[in-house]
Amino acid sequence: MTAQLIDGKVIAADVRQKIQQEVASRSALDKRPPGLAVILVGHDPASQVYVGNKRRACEQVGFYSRSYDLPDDTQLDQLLPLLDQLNADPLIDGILVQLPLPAHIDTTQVIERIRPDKDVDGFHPYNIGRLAQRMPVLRPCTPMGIMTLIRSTGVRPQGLHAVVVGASNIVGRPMSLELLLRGCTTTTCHRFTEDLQYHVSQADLLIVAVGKPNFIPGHWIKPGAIVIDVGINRLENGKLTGDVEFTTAAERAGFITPVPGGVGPMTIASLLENTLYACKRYHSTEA
Ligand SMILES: Nc1nc(=O)c2c([nH]1)NC[C@@H]1CN(c3ccc(C(=O)N[C@@H](CCC(=O)O)C(=O)O)cc3)C=[N+]21
Ligand SMILES: [Mg+2]
Repeated sequence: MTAQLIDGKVIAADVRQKIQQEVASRSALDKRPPGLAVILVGHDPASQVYVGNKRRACEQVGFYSRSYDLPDDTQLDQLLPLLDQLNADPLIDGILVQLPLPAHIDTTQVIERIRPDKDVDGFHPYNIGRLAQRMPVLRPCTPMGIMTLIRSTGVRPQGLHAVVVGASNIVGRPMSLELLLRGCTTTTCHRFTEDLQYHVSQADLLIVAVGKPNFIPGHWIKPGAIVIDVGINRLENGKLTGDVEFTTAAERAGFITPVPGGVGPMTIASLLENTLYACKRYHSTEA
């Protein structure tokens, strides 16, 4: 392996420690802790793991957190009043509804019911629009965490050719907007892209968020590239693997993120950053 490993666990722990200190300083001034409400509908095992990690991270930094575990058959007309109640709750700065929701619930209506200033996932059209217009407020956590990982390499993104594989609302699209904001020449690839190998081989900075194990062969990587693997795929043997063929990619890349221990922990650290930010920005006048 010639690539330098980007250690998301270490960088995320560093972010969490700074947040923990800030919460403690606030507490010394009698300011209440940032508050996060986490809503999980149904019992998808992966979602349960992620939500558990988020709740634990909140506890560790001293946030106030409230958990709602709702049954699979929860209806939209039960979810919306809960959101209204949390929107109005002065102890709650951030509201997170874990995705994906069960198919019978209209995700758009749920996301758009959350007050934009409590939308710590950054999924509300207001927050996406602000990012698209170069005035970010609350930013989607996975792309935001990835920008922190890129900064940790010391490589300046300005002018780099960034290639994002995947165009989802949660990762690919906001990722491309973040990179554009930092001055990358940005290419977004998706299921209709022709000659994916050509585009990938042009990337100084490659972000892959597809959700297919070993989707990108290592020999496609441009020598020296920064490779960010967003995929978290559970194999039959129970192990986790990314979307990039790690061993061969690491022989060519300059920097690469592992799975697990790369983007995942940073996503959670960014959620905490957003919650603290929402607390300071919108609720700074109250005790
Ligand atoms: N409203 C919403 N907001 C999200 O931010 C959101 C979501 N829905 N739905 C699903 C994705 C995925 N996501 C992850 C969070 C933590 C890890 C994480 O902790 N990963 C560990 C391993 C976890 C494991 O063992 O499975 C790691 O990569 O090292 C991964 C993925 C947040 N998401
Ligand atoms: Mg994510």
